Amino acid sequence: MTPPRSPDELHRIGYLGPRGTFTQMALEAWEGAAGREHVPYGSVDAALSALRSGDLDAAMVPIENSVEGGVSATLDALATGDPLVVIGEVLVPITFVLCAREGLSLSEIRAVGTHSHAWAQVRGWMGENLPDAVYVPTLSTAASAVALAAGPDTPFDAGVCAPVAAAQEGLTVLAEDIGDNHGAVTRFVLVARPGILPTPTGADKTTVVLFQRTDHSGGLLELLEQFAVRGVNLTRLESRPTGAAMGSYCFSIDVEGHVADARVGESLMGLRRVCADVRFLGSYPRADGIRAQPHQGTGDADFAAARAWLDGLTT
Ligand SMILES: O=C(O)C(=O)C[C@]1(C(=O)O)C=C[C@@H](O)C=C1
Repeated sequence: MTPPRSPDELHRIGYLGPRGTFTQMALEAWEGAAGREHVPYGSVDAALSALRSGDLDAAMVPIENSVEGGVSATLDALATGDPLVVIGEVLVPITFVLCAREGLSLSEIRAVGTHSHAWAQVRGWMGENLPDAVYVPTLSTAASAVALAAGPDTPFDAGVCAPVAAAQEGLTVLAEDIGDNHGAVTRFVLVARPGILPTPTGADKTTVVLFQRTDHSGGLLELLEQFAVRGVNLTRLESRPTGAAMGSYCFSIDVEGHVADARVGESLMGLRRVCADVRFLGSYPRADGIRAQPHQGTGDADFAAARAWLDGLTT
């Protein structure tokens, strides 16, 4: 199976569905969304498995929320299994409503269904307004709205979802804008099989997962200094259990810059020498368009000049 070599060849794109999820909004907001087939999947794992098996050309999945942090299902699925790469990112502002079938009032709500990341973002509101409500996890926010609309046999009588999901399912909105943090944003990534490397724009990010050789004092510092000495700024760092044994962790990291930028490429070479494994998860344009500001001595020209100087010493 030949993987697509350019974004133009991405025909079938999966997303965490059903329709009305924030992930669907992210896919629709992606600049290349038009004219392609958008296919909903019930979970992040299902979408990424379909991508790995060749049923999809790409998948949009959530990776990080400004309130609740990393989306473990995505981080773990990208850190293991057949390699995948991020080829784009999208930021979506998050606004939640509480919705229910017609005829129910707020005081009658006993159980609330939603995605775990959404629950974490409305916990304060729930504590104040529905302190006795039981939380029931669903695979996405929109899944709670779809279930409520499908009939009365749901283990919850209200859902937390995007306003558009409540409207699409014809549900009554009991409360609007219930997020505890009104500036909440979720970051989504468009993932593909290796073969596509977006061209550097000057405002890029690179994602890697680092696996240490041994657990020892200063181990994380050794990894981070590969970036630090070359002037590469980190934008996200998370440790995730590898699952191999208690206390065995890998590090999921985003940095500013593109693998084609000398300071980033040389950092990855340094890490390749000192790590047991470096999983490259792609270089891609950043959604906020913020350009990297390499400080003195860390631009491409500085690395090229240093290389030429070294070559001159040995010829
Ligand atoms: O359930 C959805 O609507 C999703 O797109 C998933 C998700 C997430 O994983 O964080 C996305 C945005 C919100 O922060 C809550 C849930």
